[in-house]
Amino acid sequence: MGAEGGAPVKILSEMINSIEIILNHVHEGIVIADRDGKVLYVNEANERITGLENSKILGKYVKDVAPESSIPEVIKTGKEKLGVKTRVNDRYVISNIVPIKEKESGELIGAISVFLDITELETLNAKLIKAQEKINKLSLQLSSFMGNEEPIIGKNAKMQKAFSLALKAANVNSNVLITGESGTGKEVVAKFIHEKGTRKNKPFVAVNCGAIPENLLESELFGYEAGAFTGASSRGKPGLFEQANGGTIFLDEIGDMPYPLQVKLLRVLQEKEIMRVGGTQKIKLDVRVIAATNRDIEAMVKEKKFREDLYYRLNVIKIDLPPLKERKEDLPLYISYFLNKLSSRLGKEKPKVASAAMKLLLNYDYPGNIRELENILENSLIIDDDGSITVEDLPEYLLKGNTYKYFDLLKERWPKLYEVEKSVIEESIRVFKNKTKVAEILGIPRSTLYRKIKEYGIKC
Ligand SMILES: Nc1ncnc2c1ncn2[C@@H]1O[C@H](COP(=O)(O)OP(=O)(O)OP(=O)(O)O)[C@@H](O)[C@H]1O
Repeated sequence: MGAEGGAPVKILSEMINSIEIILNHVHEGIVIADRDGKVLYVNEANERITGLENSKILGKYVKDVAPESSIPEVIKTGKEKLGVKTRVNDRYVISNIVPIKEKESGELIGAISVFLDITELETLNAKLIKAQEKINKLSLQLSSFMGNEEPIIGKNAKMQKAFSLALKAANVNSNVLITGESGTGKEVVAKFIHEKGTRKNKPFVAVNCGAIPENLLESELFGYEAGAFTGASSRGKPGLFEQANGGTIFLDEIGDMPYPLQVKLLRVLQEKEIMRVGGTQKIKLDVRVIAATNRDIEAMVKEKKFREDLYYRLNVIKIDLPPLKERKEDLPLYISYFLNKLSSRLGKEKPKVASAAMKLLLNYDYPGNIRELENILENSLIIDDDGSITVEDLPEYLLKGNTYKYFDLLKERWPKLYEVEKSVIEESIRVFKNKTKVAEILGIPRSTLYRKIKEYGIKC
């Protein structure tokens, strides 16, 4: 027979009475509600965990005192809910809520919730997540500092050809000569070849032949024996070739290598062994050579400034990198790539680029190539403080000589002459602020500028 009227509550109360002494001594919080969802019992741990006074809860509807509790749902569905995470006051608890049924009839007479305080655990977990996020960010910053991220190739056909040649070069040991203007990515390509080949776990040693004084270059490259020259270490020193053994040596600015040293380099390339300065023993080496230059090396050969035989030795695989102005279609890709890389390095959010600023960036010719683009973006990221790169965040020289193109692109229709003039003046005032400077930049006397400001009703 089923329980009727007040009977269910009575049965439930009797059940509770018989075990209350136990319930009050358990560490977990316990709440028992009748089938109407009214709190019939709460143990002492409940008060400690939730901070809610037991006397203020008893007899109240669960939905009123703990709106997030799942007790009403369990009473409604008759189905248990296990491992439910809820927030009560400022504490986090995890509860198991089970319907209570009358033994004989199986009729639902209430529900019991047993819960555990997991606030400390949650706090620790949140700290852990934050720490993990920080680690991820730092490791990203670190990897961009180490420069070991993949280079971008882009859609430009010449760049695609250069990288596919680099990939082929990675699988063989032939010498490589990379040509291209300064900042076009010659070292990036050299590293790419090294990283994609079997030598990737061995050293990659980069030498800027133009930056080392002529009299030191030989001993830097090939090392020296004890007492080889005044000032030499008494223990001798291995050179960069020896340091690169098993790996790759990148000889940047090879065009700057002094003519007499070119003969020695040629011998090293042919014989695959070096002799330290002041030494008598030959040292066998296994070094892959990649050379690069931003000079017209063929012209240098013709002018006898670079040895022809060395040129042919180095020029087994030739990779030519086009200047950035010849691959403008890839500029948006580069801009996005560097903003990503630089903002993570600087610990900032990746900014948006305002359309006027983007037009300026896309219109510029970048004589310093990718290095210059990277510098411009890094600079603008440092200046920017509102998450959006605007014309003001870009260097002034980008604006000079670019105004007409910029205006042209800005307008969808062909503008009237006075509109161009008005807009150029407005834009210049906005950017340079100072009228003397604006007059100077626009190449007009100050009096003319003032007259035009008045004529066009420009507010400044
Ligand atoms: N394809 C690319 N992907 C990503 N970054 C690039 C790429 N090309 C160039 N860069 C970046 O541009 C900058 C200049 O590149 P790199 O030093 O390789 O140029 P370079 O041609 O060797 O210059 P230099 O002749 O002055 O030595 C570097 O910061 C590099 O990370």
